[in-house]
Amino acid sequence: MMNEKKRMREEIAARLAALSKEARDAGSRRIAAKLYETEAWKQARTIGITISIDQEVDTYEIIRTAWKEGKRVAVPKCDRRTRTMTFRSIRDLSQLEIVYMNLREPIPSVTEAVDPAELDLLIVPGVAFTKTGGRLGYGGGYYDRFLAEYQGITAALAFSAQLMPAVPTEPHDQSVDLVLTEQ
Ligand SMILES: Nc1nc2c(c(=O)[nH]1)N(C=O)[C@@H](CNc1ccc(C(=O)N[C@@H](CCC(=O)O)C(=O)O)cc1)CN2
Ligand SMILES: Nc1ncnc2c1ncn2[C@@H]1O[C@H](COP(=O)(O)OP(=O)(O)OP(=O)(O)O)[C@@H](O)[C@H]1O
Repeated sequence: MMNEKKRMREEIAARLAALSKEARDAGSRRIAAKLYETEAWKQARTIGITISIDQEVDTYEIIRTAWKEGKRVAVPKCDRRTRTMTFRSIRDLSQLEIVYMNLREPIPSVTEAVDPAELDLLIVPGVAFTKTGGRLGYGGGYYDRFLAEYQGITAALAFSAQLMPAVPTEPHDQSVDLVLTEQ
């Protein structure tokens, strides 16, 4: 199972590496536009979202749009010891710091924790997805743990290159409600 997951992560990484910066930027814009049309986005007062890196769908523009629309934006802070996450609200990007692996996280001393129950919409990152919400993550288990308790709406933003007919799943794997792609 771990090898199956590893192989799929490598395959998707290669597919994403083959996309041009232009294709990624255009794809990200279309995905964001689709997100804004969802009822979940329109209704959400507080959203949980990651700070995108590398080959991920861009979330910076989505975060700026959320702020413009008066939404509260909460981003994850990981605890590597317990492999759990806490969401903390940010008002601007200066409240972020790079902690490890190029990942930006909220600076605890200048941000406040947000109760998971207050997240109306959670944007979930991942490597591969199925159209119906099956999800393969990066292997940290952070979102599988978080989603096991989380009750709100979840959506994933993915390039169509990240869609697979099926993803390897174990009992702890959590799916998402909605997968939005550029297509
Ligand atoms: N942009 C973005 N932010 C995100 C995520 C994401 O997928 N994308 N995450 C999605 O979950 C969380 C961070 N995920 C992480 C996953 C693994 C490790 C990690 O430390 N893994 C190994 C080393 C990695 C390796 O095997 O090479 C370790 O524990 O040392 C850390 C964070 C929260 N923030
Ligand atoms: N709810 C949970 N409770 C305890 N351990 C868990 C839970 N969810 C996942 N794990 C553990 O986390 C590790 C990573 O799981 P997996 O490879 O499925 O992560 P992933 O779905 O790729 O990661 P993520 O959810 O962070 O994106 C595994 O060792 C798994 O057993």
